[in-house]
Amino acid sequence: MSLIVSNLTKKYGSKTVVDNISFEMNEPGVYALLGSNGAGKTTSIRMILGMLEKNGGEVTWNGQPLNFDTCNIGYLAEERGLYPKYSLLDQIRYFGNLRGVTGKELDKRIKYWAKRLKVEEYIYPHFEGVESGKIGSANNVNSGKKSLFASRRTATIKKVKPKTADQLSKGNQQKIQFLIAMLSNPDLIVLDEPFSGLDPVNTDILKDVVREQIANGKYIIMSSHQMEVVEEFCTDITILSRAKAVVSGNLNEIKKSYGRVNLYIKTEVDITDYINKAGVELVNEKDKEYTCKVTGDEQANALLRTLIDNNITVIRFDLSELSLHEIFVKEVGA
Ligand SMILES: Nc1ncnc2c1ncn2[C@@H]1O[C@H](COP(=O)(O)OP(=O)(O)OP(=O)(O)O)[C@@H](O)[C@H]1O
Repeated sequence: MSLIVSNLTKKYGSKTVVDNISFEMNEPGVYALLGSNGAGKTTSIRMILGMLEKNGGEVTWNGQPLNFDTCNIGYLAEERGLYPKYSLLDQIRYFGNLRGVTGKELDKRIKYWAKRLKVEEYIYPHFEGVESGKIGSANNVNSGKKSLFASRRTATIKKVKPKTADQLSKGNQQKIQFLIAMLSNPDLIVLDEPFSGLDPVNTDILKDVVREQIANGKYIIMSSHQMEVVEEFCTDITILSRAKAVVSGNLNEIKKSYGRVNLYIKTEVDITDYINKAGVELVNEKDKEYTCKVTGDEQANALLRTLIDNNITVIRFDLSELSLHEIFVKEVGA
């Protein structure tokens, strides 16, 4: 399977909001669309899915124009799109039907995803134990003695109705919309800001699902502002800045192109003088933990050699590439 996006362009009046964006995916994985607010991510996604008219460019899936007929797509929109006052289960079923999943199979998939995403309690009626007050000094009717269990609390079982969308938090609405996106078992999963508004526990749940979908051979396009999260599983990226792609390609290759310039050193003695003499930029020092910027491998190796020659025990010496966050700030900030 392959997805090819070529020369995607969108204008509103005289303003170009997406300017000639191209990328392709030839194997399963995550393609990340990154960029500052208003850079053009959502507009690009909508054009890719054929939901918004383009001013130029084309998008193909296995050589065919990409749309909901030519590809089994799961789409999580950035904005909330549930009907606020309707039963969640009814609308989940409705959206499932629209994607061609019906009957028992649909109910089975809803159950599976509700459990996986931990949203069962909002979708299905269920029973909850409600603790009530003390039994107090109730007498044991048969013996006339006070109950041995007089100090125990009682639990009443209460039936809880499922929720409507407007009774859910933003994060839980997001999870319901994600559930809907997954009902058709899509080949191409498009997630616009999937992690925004999710707490760390739910972020981990979603991350697990994304990893599993990659392992299942799915193609995922994802926009996000959370660089650390995206970095964990994306293979390729495009960074948009003011409608244009400022960085595009394989993340590892991109990182390599910036060189290994982040150096972290941990020692037992003060090595500030050695760092300064080596011409290395000291960014931060805390309890003999040094965060530095080097020009590359050579400068880092020279510093390490000097430390060893001077019998300094180096507990940690970690030379690494720029993080995605740093690349983003460097390119978009500029
Ligand atoms: N219907 C519209 N009419 C005019 N301009 C629009 C319209 N929709 C979007 N834009 C403009 O297009 C640009 C790109 O918007 P878009 O929503 O794609 O950005 P984004 O990268 O997704 O931003 P964010 O990260 O804030 O969600 C913005 O300048 C926005 O104001």
